[in-house]
Amino acid sequence: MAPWERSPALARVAAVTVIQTTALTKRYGSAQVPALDDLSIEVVDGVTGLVGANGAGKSTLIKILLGLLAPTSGSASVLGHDIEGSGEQIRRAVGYMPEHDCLPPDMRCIDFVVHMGRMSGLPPAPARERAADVLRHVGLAEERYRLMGGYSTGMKQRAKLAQALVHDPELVMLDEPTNGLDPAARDDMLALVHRIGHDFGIPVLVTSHLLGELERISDHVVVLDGGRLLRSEATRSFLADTGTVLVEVTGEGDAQRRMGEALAARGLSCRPHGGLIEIDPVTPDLAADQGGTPEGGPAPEAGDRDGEAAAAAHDRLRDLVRDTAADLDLGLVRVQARTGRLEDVFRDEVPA
Ligand SMILES: Nc1ncnc2c1ncn2[C@@H]1O[C@H](COP(=O)(O)OP(=O)(O)OP(=O)(O)O)[C@@H](O)[C@H]1O
Repeated sequence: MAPWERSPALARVAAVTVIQTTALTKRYGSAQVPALDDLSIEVVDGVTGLVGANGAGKSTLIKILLGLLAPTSGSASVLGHDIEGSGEQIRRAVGYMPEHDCLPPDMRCIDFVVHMGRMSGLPPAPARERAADVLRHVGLAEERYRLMGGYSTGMKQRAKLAQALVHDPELVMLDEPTNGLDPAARDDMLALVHRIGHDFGIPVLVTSHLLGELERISDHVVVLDGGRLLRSEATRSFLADTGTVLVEVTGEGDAQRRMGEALAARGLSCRPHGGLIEIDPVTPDLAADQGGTPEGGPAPEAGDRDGEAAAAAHDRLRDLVRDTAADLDLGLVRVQARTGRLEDVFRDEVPA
């Protein structure tokens, strides 16, 4: 059984459900490999990152959810509406930012956003008011009267975001909003997405093939691989402290290998991790060598004992690392706790 097949078929979080899919499958034409394969997910309010490599099925999922594409099998609902037969209702309630450039180059941005507001059912005056508001929110107030053909990629992405927000949607779906942006513009866009989900309180489904950027702004993450669900859970559980420690040393010869061998000889379990050494938490035997309650101190409460034991084990590990480096005459560049990252999901779970 492939590792991802052990993942729960349906991830559940106690919150307001905005999207639900059950065994959703999409085959384009007579393709043998489905673009979406038996996908069952639940998306709740807040910011949800939909991540996966190019071709993982992210855009296909969004188009099916918007009723723009029919699934081969399975079902889904968006804001309580079944995708079958409710496409129009869904599109009216959802703001959609497509991945590709869809902006008419010879149109002024303000006119385009007003037009999109009108298309979503807003009367003329409220459409103009809302367009001015959202363009200010996305940082295009100054440039709103310019033709979009002359816009930079960052400005085009903002204009696409503005048209997704103009009709005050109940949910927004943003397909690769950071595509083509330089690091500064990418940070600005991510901050905007975070604001939409948290300050404006609009649930967001945002896709990216860059795993690292979504861990900064998402409350939940759904990871797709080849159209299948790899993981679906709260972002903080991806980022939890792994309990392991990363160490970097410097010195003569093959410093990393010598350090690793010496740590292993002291009973520690460790392995190379890039240019660093990853060390597992110390065993209870090694930690106990450190000693018990400080003299004269009060006996700890039962609840505190676990925390104290963990702190003592951590201190013991750091002491062992420091002593080992000193014995080998190596410089200790860093000793740091290692936290899990979204990248590890792929490294650990997708077979090579
Ligand atoms: N119209 C189509 N006809 C045939 N195959 C398609 C079509 N659209 C997408 N596919 C295929 O379906 C799979 C999923 O594509 P999809 O665009 O949904 O992935 P994605 O995760 O959004 O990737 P990207 O970020 O590159 O757009 C890919 O193998 C793609 O080649």
